[in-house]
Amino acid sequence: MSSIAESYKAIPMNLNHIIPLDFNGVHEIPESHEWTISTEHPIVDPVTCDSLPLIDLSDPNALSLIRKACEEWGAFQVINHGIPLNLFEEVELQTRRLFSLPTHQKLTILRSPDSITGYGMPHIQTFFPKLMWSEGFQLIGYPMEYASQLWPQEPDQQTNFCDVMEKYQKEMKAFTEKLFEMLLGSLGLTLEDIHWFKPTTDGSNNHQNVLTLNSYPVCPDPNRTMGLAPHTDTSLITVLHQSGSTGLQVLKDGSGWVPVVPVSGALVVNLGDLMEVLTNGLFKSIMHRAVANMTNHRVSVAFFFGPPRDVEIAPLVKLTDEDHPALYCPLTWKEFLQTKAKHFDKALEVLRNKGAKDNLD
Ligand SMILES: O=C(O)CCC(=O)C(=O)O
Ligand SMILES: [Fe+2]
Repeated sequence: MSSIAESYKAIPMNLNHIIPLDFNGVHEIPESHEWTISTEHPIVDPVTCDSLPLIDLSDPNALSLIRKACEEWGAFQVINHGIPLNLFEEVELQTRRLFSLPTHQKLTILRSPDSITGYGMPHIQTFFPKLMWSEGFQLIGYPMEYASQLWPQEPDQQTNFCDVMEKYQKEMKAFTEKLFEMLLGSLGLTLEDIHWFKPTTDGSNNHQNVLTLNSYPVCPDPNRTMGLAPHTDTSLITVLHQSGSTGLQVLKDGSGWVPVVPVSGALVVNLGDLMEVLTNGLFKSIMHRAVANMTNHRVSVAFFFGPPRDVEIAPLVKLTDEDHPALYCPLTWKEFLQTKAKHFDKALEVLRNKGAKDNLD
């Protein structure tokens, strides 16, 4: 078992926070799913106000555009990423196939309370009193154990599902490695500065990845529900394919929630907490959320790229000096998940204030 999967053993969830609502034929919002949405930050119009930067990776200025986006937003969209567009169609089709199965079928692959993979509500549900208007499926590697439960009578569908998910993870792995190199390059660094990084040309799996398929069923009143509550990702980098419907919103300092308007074929890149640690706070991990809508069943596919097991992430030496001391103590992804389980959105703050990892409690 990979260490990222093991981490969840230490943080078991309550079943009430795992089993999603049977959304079929729900015409009224149940009280359990009725949110009072905070008005602390307004939703801004991405046409007239700020919109998330869209970066063409073939642009000669790509590196400086990336640096600016990472410092100012902690996220951006990319085009010309080199991933065949038909793969997005395939992964979306397979995602919709999974979520359109009858509820009792999906429940056969329900995530167990101490597991990271399987079907259920988002892991962050445990931090919120009201339930979210979404369901998800997380996987690592070739998901045959799940596919054979979902489509017991359809061996071809089992293989199609697994092959597409495997191919997608492979493409994403190569892409996130390239992106990671570009993010470092934008700071004048190279992969040589990352002692743990080994490219996966030999097929070895030295860094850890998780794939999440998200589903936001059509909602009778999206203004009173929350698809995926505000959070930052714990990863180094998250790459998101969102289907044609809007729903993702990112929080921009001083502005508010900025809807990320889908651009056909573009991928959304958002930086996670460990990237903020690695860059000693130069790059921000971005707060984001997702909302459902009244007409379309929205799906999204998120690939989380993180460090290898047992590797401690610490601010890069070349980014620290007397005037810029290391702000965070070194810790592994697994240790960070435990801190996040205790402190959720204050986890980075706790890391900044404590100095040494022995003091994380
Ligand atoms: O569905 C989306 O747009 C966001 C998904 C997300 O933030 C996540 O899976 O962590
Ligand atoms: Fe996220």
